[in-house]
Amino acid sequence: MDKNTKIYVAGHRGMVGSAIWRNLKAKGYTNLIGKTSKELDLRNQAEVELFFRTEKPEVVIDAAARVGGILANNDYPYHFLMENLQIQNNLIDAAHQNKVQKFIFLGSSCIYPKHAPQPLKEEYLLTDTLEPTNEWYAIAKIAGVKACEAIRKQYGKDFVSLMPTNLYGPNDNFDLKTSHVLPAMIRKFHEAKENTNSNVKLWGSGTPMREFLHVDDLAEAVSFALENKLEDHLYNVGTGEDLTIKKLAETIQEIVGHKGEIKWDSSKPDGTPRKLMDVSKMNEQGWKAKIELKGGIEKTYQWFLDNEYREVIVK
Ligand SMILES: NC(=O)c1ccc[n+]([C@@H]2O[C@H](COP(=O)([O-])OP(=O)(O)OC[C@H]3O[C@@H](n4cnc5c(N)ncnc54)[C@H](OP(=O)(O)O)[C@@H]3O)[C@@H](O)[C@H]2O)c1
Ligand SMILES: C[C@@H]1O[C@H](OP(=O)(O)OP(=O)(O)OC[C@H]2O[C@@H](n3cnc4c(=O)[nH]c(N)nc43)[C@H](O)[C@@H]2O)[C@@H](O)[C@H](O)[C@@H]1O
Repeated sequence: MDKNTKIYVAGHRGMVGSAIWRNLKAKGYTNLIGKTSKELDLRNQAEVELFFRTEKPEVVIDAAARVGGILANNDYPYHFLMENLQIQNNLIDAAHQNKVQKFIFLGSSCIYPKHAPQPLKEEYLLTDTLEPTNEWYAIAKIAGVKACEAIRKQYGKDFVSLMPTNLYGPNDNFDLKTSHVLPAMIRKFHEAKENTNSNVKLWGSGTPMREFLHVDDLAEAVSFALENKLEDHLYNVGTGEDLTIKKLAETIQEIVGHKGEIKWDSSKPDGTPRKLMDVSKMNEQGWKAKIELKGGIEKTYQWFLDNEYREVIVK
């Protein structure tokens, strides 16, 4: 792809968007555009349409969304359904109406049925019911996948959907109510260590299993999808390996150096028992995850120690 192609990275300040921005800059792309949510509220269709008519991006990478962990999804169903429908539909339709040549949509592994066979294949989409704690977000994301598939089918445009597994890395959301498990554990173990190794309270039973991909690996997958015409409309993006939440806790506790006890709060939901993705389709295309989990968590903890961390709240 020509390095001065005009690429709009929606959500360029988020954990994923900022990793994509860094990756594209490092690859020599010189014509990137990004807008904060204050500059351009993607829920506002008229504002989005004006932006596309004015800026005329040639490529759109959608890393903008209302995002959060299991509790935020469960507590704010309307925000997670409606805001994500508004954001993605405005972006996808404005891109289509303004002759954008390539659109990369980011969904999530939660679009697959709660009890689908593991590892999850792309073809399992819509074959059974969803996990109740995040079905709202999942339905929005499924609609985005189908919108891109419909544009491919009806107009032959290169609109493609990548389904990342649980992501982590620098610039994540570390708010303890709305964040995902990995950044929450980093902050909880760190603060407890600093507080004479007090006990750490974690959610659920610790028995669910999760797959974790470093956000720089995802950014590489997005660049790969940008520079290659993928033959299908939907690709899982993950490491193909998972671990129990309990094992994750023990790993992070050791990395942080916390010496206290872990208490499990069974009043909090476990969510999907497992959502390991089959990543063979994307691997066959030529992309593979490189960052192994322990090293990735160590780098993320160092980032947490060296930087002001973000807290995303639901307004
Ligand atoms: N984190 C994960 O584990 C994970 C896993 C799978 C898929 N994903 C997907 O990856 C994408 C990004 O996730 P993330 O973890 O990077 O989330 P994040 O850190 O919360 O970033 C979300 C971004 O979206 C922007 N945004 C939200 N609402 C907006 C609005 N109304 N108007 C304009 N911009 C808005 C925010 O902009 P401002 O900063 O300017 O407010 C922010 O930059 C999402 O599509 C998510 O579904 C994430
Ligand atoms: C990728 C994301 O996956 C999300 O599901 P999901 O992995 O369960 O989201 P997480 O919030 O990462 O939770 C993963 C598992 O970690 C447990 N957990 C233990 N302690 C904590 C804690 O302190 N904070 C958090 N957040 N979890 C914790 C949680 O109960 C759950 O079983 C979806 O809700 C999103 O929509 C998105 O798809």
